[in-house]
Amino acid sequence: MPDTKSFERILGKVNIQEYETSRNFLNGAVTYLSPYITHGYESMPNLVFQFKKQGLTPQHKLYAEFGWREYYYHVWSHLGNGIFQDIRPALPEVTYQAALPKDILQAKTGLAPIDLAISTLYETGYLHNHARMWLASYLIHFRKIHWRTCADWMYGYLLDGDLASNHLSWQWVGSTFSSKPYLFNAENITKYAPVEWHCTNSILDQSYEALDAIARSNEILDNSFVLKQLARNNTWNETQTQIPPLLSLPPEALLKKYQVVADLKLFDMSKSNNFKLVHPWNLKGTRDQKVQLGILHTPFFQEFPWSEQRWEFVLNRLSQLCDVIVLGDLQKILIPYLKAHKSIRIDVQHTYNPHYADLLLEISKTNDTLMQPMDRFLANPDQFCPSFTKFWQLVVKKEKFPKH
Ligand SMILES: Cc1cc2nc3c(=O)[nH]c(=O)nc-3n(C[C@H](O)[C@H](O)[C@H](O)COP(=O)(O)OP(=O)(O)OC[C@H]3O[C@@H](n4cnc5c(N)ncnc54)[C@H](O)[C@@H]3O)c2cc1C
Repeated sequence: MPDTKSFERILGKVNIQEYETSRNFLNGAVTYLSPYITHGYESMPNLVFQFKKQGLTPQHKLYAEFGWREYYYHVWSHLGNGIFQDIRPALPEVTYQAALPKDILQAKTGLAPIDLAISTLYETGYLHNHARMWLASYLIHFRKIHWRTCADWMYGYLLDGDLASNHLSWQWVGSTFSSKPYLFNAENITKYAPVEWHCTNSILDQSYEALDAIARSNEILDNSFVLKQLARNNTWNETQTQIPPLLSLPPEALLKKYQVVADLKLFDMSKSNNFKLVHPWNLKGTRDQKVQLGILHTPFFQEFPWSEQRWEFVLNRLSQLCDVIVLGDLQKILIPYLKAHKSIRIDVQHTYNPHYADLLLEISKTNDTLMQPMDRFLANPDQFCPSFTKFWQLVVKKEKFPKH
């Protein structure tokens, strides 16, 4: 389970030069920083500043990948909840399903790269970028499942689940946020993945031209024929995979372990007039003079539930930072309290996450609020950039670094 110590260990292991040459390989030197970046263990300007001291320049791949993350935030800042709908028209005449079939949920498609990607996601809450792209491409283009269904599902299991990077990447693969569908084939997997992922001679062993035609039609690359044959030959393991549930509330055991409260009366709020609100995307720093209140706003989790692993990861860190963690519909629990105690000053970092954004707006109307901007290392252009290239041209020379 990731924690502060593992963050420091992982940070110390980043090798910018090796990243450059190996990042596309499943066993390449990627950073594994994403869960910590998503949850704000460290600010992006600080991270980039640290890596610059080790030689990172705007020409490095890692710099550009950090840039993609900033780009997706730029898009989120302009489109808001519009990122949850098609940004460009979907491929014409293709019908996408709204539900994920059982063989996918159970990681039992019979296609090694797909089943391994799904079981790795369930077990670890992490997937290499290439595996995410293969899985996304397979589900959208070869199984014709709507990108939004898939994005919501994957988001809940990823420890780094970030609505901008996740939903916009799914749209990029699907072609509703790019100029063409992203496709892969068996040869591509042989090149970048270890042997147990290979799928030569499977339905994925086709030319890009053939796969492109499939993506643009209603044809489904279903492996059920092969599965039936394997079952007949007794070479198919029929055991059911346990599908980890996605939970809109943390499990009871975690609520107890981290002493989460659902009622402000259970905590002495009169201790101070200075409150820092800590949401799940700003888990940096230490306890300071202010009373630190961890805020888990249930309307968000009803729409975007999390796996138990993700709840544990976030609650563990919140409990280190906060005097108390409050869970509930905070429009009903917290806002009336703040309205009745207008002298309370609030310090909180802004977020675009749905429901939280509305909550923070309401708080800022009610109380004296220091709304900290989100941590970016690049400028956020006023003009909407419909492509990463356009964004990059405008921002690459406009870094924002801490003044050390
Ligand atoms: C379908 C799909 C879903 C994705 N969902 C998420 C998500 O929910 N959260 C998330 O943080 N990333 C997401 N990504 C982007 C990328 O896969 C992950 O950021 C990366 O794999 C995380 O592992 P890492 O930290 O080892 O990455 P590294 O390769 O070491 O990259 C370092 C950091 O750069 C950023 N980064 C790298 N690649 C990308 C990228 N393509 N887009 C945006 N930022 C990037 C991340 O912050 C990452 O931690 C998704 C990509 C795809 C194709």
